[in-house]
Amino acid sequence: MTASTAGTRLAIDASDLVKTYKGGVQAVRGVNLRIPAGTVFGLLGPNGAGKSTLVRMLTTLSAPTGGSASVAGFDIVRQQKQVRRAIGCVAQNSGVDVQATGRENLLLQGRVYGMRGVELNRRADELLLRFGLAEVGNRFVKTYSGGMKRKLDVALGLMHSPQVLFLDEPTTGLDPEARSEMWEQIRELAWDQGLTILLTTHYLEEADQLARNLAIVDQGRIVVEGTPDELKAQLNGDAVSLELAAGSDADTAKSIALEQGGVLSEIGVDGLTLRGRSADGAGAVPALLAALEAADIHVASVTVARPSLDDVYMRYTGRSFNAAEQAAAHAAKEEKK
Ligand SMILES: Nc1ncnc2c1ncn2[C@@H]1O[C@H](COP(=O)(O)OP(=O)(O)OP(=O)(O)O)[C@@H](O)[C@H]1O
Repeated sequence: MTASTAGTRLAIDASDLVKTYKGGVQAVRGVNLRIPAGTVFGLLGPNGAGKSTLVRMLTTLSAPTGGSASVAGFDIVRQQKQVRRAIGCVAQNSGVDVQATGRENLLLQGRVYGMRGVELNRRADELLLRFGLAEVGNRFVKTYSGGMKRKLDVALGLMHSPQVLFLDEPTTGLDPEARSEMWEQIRELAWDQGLTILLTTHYLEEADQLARNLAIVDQGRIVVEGTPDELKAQLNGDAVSLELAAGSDADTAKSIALEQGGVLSEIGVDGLTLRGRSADGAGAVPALLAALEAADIHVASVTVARPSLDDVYMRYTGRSFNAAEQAAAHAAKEEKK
């Protein structure tokens, strides 16, 4: 049984989780997480933010120094065995044996979890098929492409049919095609199979594409949590930009935009460009275009840019994601000196 709050089954339920390492590093400083079963949850943060430490606690590899959590309804301290049975973990560093075939890797993994006979073979075949590896299942893994190896990694994590899958940076190092294939697989696992996935990533786009909910972690704390759209909507909306046809009167265009009654906010003119923000840029444009056309003002081109998760990150942490990554890389270098 998984825990439940107000009718929602929670696959992960953490309260005030803390980890202070010996030597005093406060890697996780009071994290609360409520992750409904059957959803993909993205944990997003630069290197050193505390994501791995949080995941290590939830997967029973590291004991919390404060707070409590349950995974699939089991307490991560008192019921470690049950938690381990209920979860699958796909680490960044592949655990596959490249000198064995894909199928052999899966069979070995299944045996570790006590699977045998028909059930074991059926599950291995099912996963090879699901991940498009059926044809290469009997080939040595050393002949696989990066994308194929990564799929096998995920299949290994799923062999014993866990309820919750921890996926660490699933597409690092993959080319764009392999990355989008992997995204498709992850979506299907949650939607068709009801699997709960905790995805750790420092790719903003990955979290945006896959996660129903995501939390931005910075310096051991969750600084904001919500759906990607909610988080982006908290900014001032889409950026709308209209390039007026040569000879147009941009100031008149601005007055017309203002008369539209709040469809656009923060309206400004720069040469022949009329700019503004809108909660629903794509919805705002047609009415605005019609009003401009009616006043004989023609528009050469329109762009609507959605706020990105990078904008969200910036708002909540005061620095861009890239700047945070660079700062973390610098700090790690200094530590090594
Ligand atoms: N075993 C340890 N002992 C002491 N400090 C540690 C240990 N493991 C991690 N830390 C520190 O805890 C902080 C959080 O590290 P953590 O690995 O959890 O971050 P992260 O967000 O997962 O980063 P990455 O993406 O690089 O894994 C960092 O300052 C790190 O140096």
